[in-house]
Amino acid sequence: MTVALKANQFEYKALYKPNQLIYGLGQTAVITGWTVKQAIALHLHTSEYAVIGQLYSPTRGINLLIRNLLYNPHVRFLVVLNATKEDKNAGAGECLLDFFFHGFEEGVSDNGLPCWVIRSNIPGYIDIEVEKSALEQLRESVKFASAKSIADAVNQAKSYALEETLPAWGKKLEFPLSTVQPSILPGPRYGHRIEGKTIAETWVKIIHRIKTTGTIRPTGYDGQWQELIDLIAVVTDEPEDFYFPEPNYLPIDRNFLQEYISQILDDAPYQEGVKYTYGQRLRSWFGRDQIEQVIQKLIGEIDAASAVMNLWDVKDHDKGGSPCLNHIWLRVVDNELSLTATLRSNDMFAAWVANAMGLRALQQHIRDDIAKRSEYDLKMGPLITISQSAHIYDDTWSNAEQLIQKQYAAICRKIDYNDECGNFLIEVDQGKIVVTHTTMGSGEVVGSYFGKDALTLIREICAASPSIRPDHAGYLGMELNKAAECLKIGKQYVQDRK
Ligand SMILES: O=c1ccn([C@H]2C[C@H](O)[C@@H](COP(=O)(O)O)O2)c(=O)[nH]1
Repeated sequence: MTVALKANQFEYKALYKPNQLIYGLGQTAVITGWTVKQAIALHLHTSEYAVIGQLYSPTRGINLLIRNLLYNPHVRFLVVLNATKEDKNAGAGECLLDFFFHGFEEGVSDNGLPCWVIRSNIPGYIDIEVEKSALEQLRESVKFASAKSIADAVNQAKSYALEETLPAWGKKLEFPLSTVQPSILPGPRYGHRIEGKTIAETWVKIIHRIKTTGTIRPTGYDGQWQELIDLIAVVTDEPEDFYFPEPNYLPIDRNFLQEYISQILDDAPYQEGVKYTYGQRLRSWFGRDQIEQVIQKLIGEIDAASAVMNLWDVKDHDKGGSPCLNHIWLRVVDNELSLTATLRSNDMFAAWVANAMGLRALQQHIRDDIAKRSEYDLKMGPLITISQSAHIYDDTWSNAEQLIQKQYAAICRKIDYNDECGNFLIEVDQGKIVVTHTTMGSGEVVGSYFGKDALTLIREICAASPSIRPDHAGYLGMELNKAAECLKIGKQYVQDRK
């Protein structure tokens, strides 16, 4: 049966994210969540939709979507597609529907700023600058439906298109949007190492480093991000049941984590419109179960440096939406199993914590399986992530600032003074400063330095042990200076004594 198409000629103009949308001429906005928007456009005529776009995050996406809808009052229908595990985990579609079902109230956002909070179990915010009456009017004027599959969404959009053409519900509305330009400290651009005991601690340090020294660049998505290139994060002691601070300042909670771990560990069948899941790439995409392969590889050859899992498919260049996590490598050293993951592109504010915890669960799974199936009872070594583009999107800059203000100083106060580079014992002997370099644990002597000039000595020490911690180098500089002064005036020098 052919259906006569109505000659609707509405033009949708996006104020935000204009290059991320597919435009039509109708009156229905289709929100596809994590399903690729092209998968819907393929089945619709342009007169059957006003716009098709993806919505990933309730806290970041809904605000801009609603602002765009207020600017396009000819949109009278909304179809929200909630088809995938990722949609369920992110909750953006559910939260958007709750805005239309249950409305919103005045409250505060994650970073304590006044805003409209959507009445939903999923946190979702709209800027306070957007007028309440405009939001109420939008809720009253737009008919909405939720869909569970691509076919469902397509049918719903088609059925809305058959309804009578409606006039725009009002005038185009636009409200001011405030943005903060961060000030940036100088620092290296390429290659950064950050270490922490837990994922939470490491995350705060990462956010601080990018936020203070990252370069501001345009993103591929109509906005800006602050970026460092090649950031290595080393997490040494994440506990098996994961550390969640209380109150929890991480962008995920335990419930989300359970669902997310399955995205990494479990296979998933191919679904139209879904780009990939990591579990699928690891378990079946290349016709091999790569997790199983590395377990067997290490059981057979515990010293192997080839326990590699690959997630990048050369065909990924042909279409967009390639996986961010590309390479995973496992290594056993001194009976401990480390996992190193390389991510070509990493949203360090919103995604890294989930990525890191998911990878830690994978590392634990591999350790446990090796223990079950062989005589190797390995310890959990560090989790290492290499984030090639390590970035923070502009729409989370203020959350990042808040996090730094609330957590960074507290984390810095908790540092211990054990520097993996070892200890330096300073004495004055026979008219010279003598520095003895020992290892951290057993105190074995590994080097010594002599001289009279503090600056020359600290430079020598830093040149010989370039990964010495900056606070340690600063401390040694002060002590060496004290020793040099004592030498000059003939006073006894004792390290650490005033
Ligand atoms: O596991 C993931 C999946 C996605 N992203 C982020 C990285 C980018 O900000 C964005 C993906 O954009 P493309 O690089 O694919 O365009 O999502 C992650 O950080 N981790």
